[in-house]
This record gives sequence, C-alpha cells and structure tokens, in this order.
Amino acid sequence: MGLVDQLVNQPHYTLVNQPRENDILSHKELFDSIPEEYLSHKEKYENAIRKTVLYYRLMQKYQNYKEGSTILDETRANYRNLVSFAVFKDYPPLMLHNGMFIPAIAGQGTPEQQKHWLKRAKNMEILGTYAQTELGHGTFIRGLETTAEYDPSTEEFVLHSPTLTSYKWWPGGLGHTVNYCVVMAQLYIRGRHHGMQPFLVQLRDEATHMPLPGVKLGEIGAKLGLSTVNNGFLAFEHHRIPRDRMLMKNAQVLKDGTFVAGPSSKLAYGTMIYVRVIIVNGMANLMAKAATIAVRYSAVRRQSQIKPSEPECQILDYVTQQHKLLICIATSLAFSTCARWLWDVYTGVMGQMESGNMDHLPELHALACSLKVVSTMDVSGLVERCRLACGGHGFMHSSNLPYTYGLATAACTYEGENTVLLLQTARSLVKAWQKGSKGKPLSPTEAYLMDKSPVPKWENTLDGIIAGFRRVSAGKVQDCVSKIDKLVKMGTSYEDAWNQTSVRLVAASEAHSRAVILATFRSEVSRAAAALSPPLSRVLHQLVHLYCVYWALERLGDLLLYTSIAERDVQELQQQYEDLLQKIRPNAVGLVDAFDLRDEILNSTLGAYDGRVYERLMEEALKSPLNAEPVNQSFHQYLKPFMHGKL
Ligand SMILES: CC(C)(COP(=O)(O)OP(=O)(O)OC[C@H]1O[C@@H](n2cnc3c(N)ncnc32)[C@H](O)[C@@H]1OP(=O)(O)O)[C@@H](O)C(=O)NCCC(=O)NCCSC(=O)/C=C/CCCCCCCCCCCCC(=O)O
Ligand SMILES: Cc1cc2nc3c(=O)[nH]c(=O)nc-3n(C[C@H](O)[C@H](O)[C@H](O)COP(=O)(O)OP(=O)(O)OC[C@H]3O[C@@H](n4cnc5c(N)ncnc54)[C@H](O)[C@@H]3O)c2cc1C
Repeated sequence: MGLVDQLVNQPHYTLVNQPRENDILSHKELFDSIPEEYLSHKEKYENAIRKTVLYYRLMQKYQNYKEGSTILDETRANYRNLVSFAVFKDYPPLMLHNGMFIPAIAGQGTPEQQKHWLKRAKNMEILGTYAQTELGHGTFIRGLETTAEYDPSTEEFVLHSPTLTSYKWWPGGLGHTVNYCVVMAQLYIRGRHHGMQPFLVQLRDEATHMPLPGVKLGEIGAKLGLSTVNNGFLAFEHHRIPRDRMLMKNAQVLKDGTFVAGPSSKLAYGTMIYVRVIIVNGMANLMAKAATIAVRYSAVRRQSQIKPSEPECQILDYVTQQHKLLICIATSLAFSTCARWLWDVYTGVMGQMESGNMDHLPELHALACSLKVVSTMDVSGLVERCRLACGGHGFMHSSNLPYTYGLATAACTYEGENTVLLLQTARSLVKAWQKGSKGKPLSPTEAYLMDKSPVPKWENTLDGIIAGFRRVSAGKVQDCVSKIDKLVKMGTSYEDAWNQTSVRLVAASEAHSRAVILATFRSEVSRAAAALSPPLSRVLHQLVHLYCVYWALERLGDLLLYTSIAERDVQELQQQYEDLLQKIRPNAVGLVDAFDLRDEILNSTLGAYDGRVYERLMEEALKSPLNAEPVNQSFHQYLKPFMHGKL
C-alpha cells in the first residue's frame, strides 16, 4: 500500500514500532541468533529454509486469504514482502514460488489446471519456480533451446536440453528447494515449431526429493546478493511428461497432436508483465527502507560544525545531505503511487483480455517495461547513495544498506534486462509516432507525442515541467524516427538503422518514462491529498514539487534542447530546489516514520527507531565469532612462527 494511501487511511495506521497484536514478528525464533554473515554458504541456505518453513506456517495462520481477492492479496503480499525483509535480509528460497510459479499457473493454466495446481501450490504441498532463462540465453526468448516434442503415440511431451547452453540457469529455488517448476520450452509437433510454451514439470520425487530420472539439478553458486534464493540449473535428458502438463489457457495441443494457437503468441509472456508490474511497488518498498535508515541515521549522527562557535550538528542539517536523501523519500512515494496506478492499468487490461480484447496489451507491455526499468535503475542508484551518505557505518552489513542495494540492483537485470526493456518501449513509441503521423489515434499515455503546437514559453511550474518532459520525449522520438528514415533512405536495412539509432532510442524511452511518472505522481497525489489535512497535503505537494524540480535539474540538457527554458529559468529552478530542501527538512524524520517500517523489518543498526546507533553497532560487532576469543588460533599457527622467522 503506497504512502499516500496509508496516510489517507490514517485511522487504522498503527504507531511506528508498536507490536501489532498476534504479529508474526513477535516470533523470535524467526530471527538469527548470530548474524547470517557469519554462516557458510551452505549454512545460510539451510538457515533460510528453517526460517522459510516457520515464516510460511505463521503467515498462513495470520493471513487467511480469501480466494479471488486480488488487490487485497497484493496488499497483503506486500505486507508479506515487507515482513520477509525482517526474516530474510536476502530473499527466501521460495521467493519464486509466490513471485512467479503461482502467477504463471494463474495466468497460463486452464481453469481445471488452476483448480488442481493452485490449490496444491498455495497450500505449500508443492513448491515451484519459473524456469525460462538458459545458460546461453536470457533476453532473446526466441533463441531459447530447451525443446518439448509432442509424442501423439503416448500423448506425452518429451523435454530435452540438447546443449550445455540450453541448461535452464538462474531460476530461484531451482537448485535444491523446489520439486516442480513452470518450464518455458520450444514446442515441436511432428517436426514443426509452435513457439515458446509453458509446461508444468515435476522435478523431484515428492517423498524423497530426489531428482526424477532424466532431470539434472544443482545451484549456480555464490552471487552479488540474494545469497539464500538458491538460484539453480536444470537439464532434461529426454524427460517425458503427460500432455495435460502443458499450461493450455492460451494455446492447446490436442491428443492427436493438433496445435490450437492462442489469440496471440505473446500471451505466453504474460507472467513477465505481471512481475514487472509488481517490481515497481517492490522498488518503492526498498527505497522506503533505505531512506528510513539513512534519514534516521542522519538525524542521529553529529559530525563537524556549521559554525565554529556551535556544537557538532546533525549531518541532516548539511544541505548536501538533504540533497542526497530527500529525493529518496519523494522517489519511494512516486513509485508506490505509480505502482498502484500501473496495477489498476494491469488489472484493467487483464479484464479486457478475458473477454478477448487485446487492444491495450501493447501499451501495458510498454508501460510495464519502462516503469520496471526506471524504478529499478533509480532505486538501485539511490539506495547506493543512501549507503554512501552514511559514511563508514553504511558499509557495514549490519546497516542493511548493502543487502538492500543487492536486492534493488538484481532487479535491473532480472525480469528483463533494463536496456532491452527500454528498447521494447522505444519500439512502441516509434510505432506510435508512425501511427500518429498517419492521423490514427494513440493510446492515452502516448497521445502527447502528437502535440504539434509551437513550443510554449517555459514556466517553472509543475505543469511547465511535466509539459517540458513530454516535449523532450516527443522530440527524441521524432529525432529517432528521422535518423532511422534517413539511414533507410541511404540504403541501410531497417534493422541496422534501428541498431545504429539504439542509444537515442533508449534515451527517448527513458524520457517517455519520466514524463509518465511525473504526470502520474502529481495527479495521484493531488487526487489523494484532497482527503488529507492541510499540513499533510502541503508536505506531500512539497515532495511532488521536489521530485519534479529535481528531475528537471537532472535533465537540463534535454530541456535546453527541446523546450524554451532559458538561463534565468534554470537559476530560478535551482533556487526553488534549495528552498524546497529547507522546507522539507523539518519533516524529514516524520516522513520516513510514516513509512512505518518496524525495526525488525529495517534490520538495521543505523535505522532503528530508538536511535541507539552506537550501542547497536557495538552489539552487532560483538556477535562476530572472531570476538569470542582475544587471540585467534592463526597467531600460534602462522603469525608467531612467521614473525620469528620460522615460517
Ligand atoms: C521482448 C523481448 C526482449 C524480445 O522478444 P522478441 O520475441 O524478440 O520480441 P520482439 O520481436 O522484440 O517483439 C515481438 C512483439 O512482441 C511484443 N512483446 C514482447 N514481449 C512481450 C510481452 N511480455 N507481453 C506482450 N507483448 C510482448 C513486442 O511488443 C512486439 O510487438 P510488436 O511486434 O511490436 O507489435 C523478449 O525476448 C523479452 O521479454 N526478453 C526478456 C526476458 C525476460 O524478461 N526474462 C525474465 C525471466 S524470469 C526472471 O528473470 C525472474 C526473476 C526473479 C523475479 C522475482 C520476482 C519476485 C517479485 C519481485 C519483487 C521486487 C522487490 C520486492 C520488495 C518488496 O518486498 O516489496
Ligand atoms: C538475481 C537474478 C534472478 C533471476 N531469476 C530468474 C528466474 O527465477 N527465472 C528465470 O528464468 N530467469 C531468472 N533470471 C535471469 C534473468 O531473467 C536474465 O539474467 C535476464 O533476462 C537477462 O538475460 P541475460 O542474463 O542472458 O543477459 P543478456 O541478455 O545476455 O544481456 C547481456 C548484455 O547484452 C545486452 N543485450 C542483450 N540483448 C540485447 C538487445 N536485443 N539489444 C541491445 N542490447 C542487448 C544487454 O543489454 C546486456 O547489457 C535471474 C537473473 C538474476 C540476476
């Protein structure tokens, strides 16, 4: 639930850090006696499984899901995600079970298949993941090599990994945890290729957990982050599965091998859209977490003097620190607001598609790509900024900022690598430009591309800035189309022209995303603020204003190229920005408190509500196994003989 919605629904909101009655977080066995940093790779995984089992049993007890409710599920799932922060500094081995396995069955299975498999999956009777990426391919889905050959004589599919590069590689939980998965494989019937299709495959014996015959499994090794997600590899050796294991909501294979195509081959990619939509909200949560840690620490930490005659000041009083951190608060709010809006767009398009209307799928795909990219790119950059803003203590794992960075930066790659997804949105923008140039109507989020009015006088207002970003995006798209057309006229193939223009296409795509985010953030806050008290409405509007002016200053080059902004406007914008920092500073701690992230969820020596930073840093330091004894055995084994010239 976004901050704005939380604030709007203030009455039920508990005070920060007050234990909720019967709260899952009151179960101390969920937490580590010693920090998991001091466990081995194998112990970390085993400890994560221990906590996973406890966590899900408690979650089932407290979160009695009502079948069919979506937004409620999402909000509660959000709570579950947030609580999962507390229990798992990194993500749990079952992140993909909820994050993709269940959504894939729900989105790709027939009603009968959903009825059977969703019940087992939601009851945790079976555990699954989503296996699409291979050692040799992640982005280029059409290049994936795993095959599913239909055998009409036995009414089975034969799954096979023909090469080393065809091994499924990366799926979370695949190494040792799950016993089922949704496998994306190239379907062949009587030698004819029918595209990428989803198959629900049992990988391990449900009783012994041993890999089934013809199934090779393992984990891919240590990573930058997500150390307990158990990302794994999977290979098939002519492994047979029954016909009814192909998820057949969209395309079907009849008993005799007849292939019945779905309304669009791209529906098989539907799970990816869903996850990209979810990721935007996830990034808002990660940003809220990092902002809470860094802002609270900046209120506690005193360092140096602003005036020699005064005592050391809170580092939050340095305007440079405000510049680093206040945008983080606004960014979390911007992405939680956009996430709610995107979720409504998603559920709307899914509803239309249920009745066969596919018209808005391309716009949804473009929006999901662009918002996933900008939210993951901005948040991973700003989480790192939060870490740096905390000085040396930000470098400690006990601050929980390095882990949070690992979670955010992973999302720049998974669910569609960011450059590739921006090019997908660019594809949609170029098509929209070509369509609009022929007088055809455009989708609501792309209609501004056809604004052919003269460039207006620049205004340093929210309307002026948002209009300016739309001008930048439209101008960049037009430049891309012109460059491509020019290259093609010179005899270059369209594909080569596209590639030669791709740096500009990525920039145009990002500009479009920023125009959408600024406009959505502003309109959603204006809508919600009407129900808020004047002081709360004022501070939220200050955050929207800060966000818009910040990005105008960040993208000055583009605004100078495509709008009538002048030097005096820039000077005024800079002053506006500094005034806003000063206005928001007094509410900075109150704003991060409003994220209401409890200490267990923050999991941070620097961000705890009581501000006892130094005591917590020392408490965590003393948990290091090295501190159990004053002299480590290596002194006697190595150092002493070495120092005495005997080694
Ligand atoms: C799109 C590609 C890059 C290209 O595919 P290709 O076949 O070549 O297509 P094109 O020729 O480019 O285009 C063909 C047309 O198809 C349209 N299209 C393409 N994709 C889609 C789609 N998905 N839906 C609809 N339409 C689509 C395209 O527009 C073209 O249309 P037209 O011809 O122009 O009309 C493709 O190859 C691709 O998508 N590649 C990326 C692969 C990918 O995304 N892989 C993901 C694998 S799964 C994975 O990575 C999982 C990771 C773990 C995720 C864990 C999630 C858990 C929740 C996360 C929460 C975050 C933090 C939590 C914090 C908190 O607690 O809250
Ligand atoms: C933490 C993590 C968890 C993951 N979990 C899962 C999972 O559960 N299930 C699953 O199936 N997968 C999973 N993945 C895999 C993930 O989906 C892929 O890594 C991702 O799709 C990128 O593909 P790739 O790794 O092959 O990179 P590549 O596509 O090889 O990208 C490498 C570089 O090539 C560039 N590039 C590639 N294609 C193009 C193009 N057309 N135009 C321009 N540049 C291009 C990219 O921009 C990038 O710079 C996970 C990955 C990570 C990091």
